[in-house]
Amino acid sequence: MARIVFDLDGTLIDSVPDIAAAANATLAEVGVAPLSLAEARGFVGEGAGVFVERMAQARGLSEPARLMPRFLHHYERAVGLTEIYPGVAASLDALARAGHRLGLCTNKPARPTEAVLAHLGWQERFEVVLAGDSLPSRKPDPAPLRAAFDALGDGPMIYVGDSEIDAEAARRAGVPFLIYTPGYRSADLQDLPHAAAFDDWSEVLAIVATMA
Ligand SMILES: O=C(O)COP(=O)(O)O
Ligand SMILES: [Mg+2]
Repeated sequence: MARIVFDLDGTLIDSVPDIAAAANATLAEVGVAPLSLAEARGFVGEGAGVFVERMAQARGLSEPARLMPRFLHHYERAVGLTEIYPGVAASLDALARAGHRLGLCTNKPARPTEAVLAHLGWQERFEVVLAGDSLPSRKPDPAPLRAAFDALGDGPMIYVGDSEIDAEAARRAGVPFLIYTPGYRSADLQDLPHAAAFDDWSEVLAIVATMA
């Protein structure tokens, strides 16, 4: 049986509408025009600090750090627009039933991560949850990924993610990478090292069986 660690945003859930709403509530407070969904999507991937820096730069705002507390305030309440990608819930159930051990490693900060997991009823879904601020470093540093796998015991490792950050973290951790292609990637698929790619969650159980 394998140890399978999942990325969150753009892999299991389409959370950009909530992240954009949190960003736009923050921008409204300083009287600045909102982000489009496409802009917000392009800023996700390296955690909340980088998101806010990119947002501030796009709107000509100095001192992005000043915006962080307000962004986090909105972000940890922003769950209502998030949708689980089709087939994810059934796939996670099937993987767990097959005896695989499931973990989560996201660059999303811990409080919004906990909020969205609670909203989705996924508090017990993963044996380990490491968020973007759980450890001193975040993806693409391999440390959080390694820590997530360590918490799952022994067995073959598979990391499932959607972006260049995930591909790089998996490469640096030496873990086979399975990429969900409809996620928030901005690089071309062929430029990202991956063991396998999929666009339909109902395929994952069978792909894992070929890898583990
Ligand atoms: O919140 C982010 O920037 C990215 O989150 P993810 O690592 O779950 O894709
Ligand atoms: Mg992601």
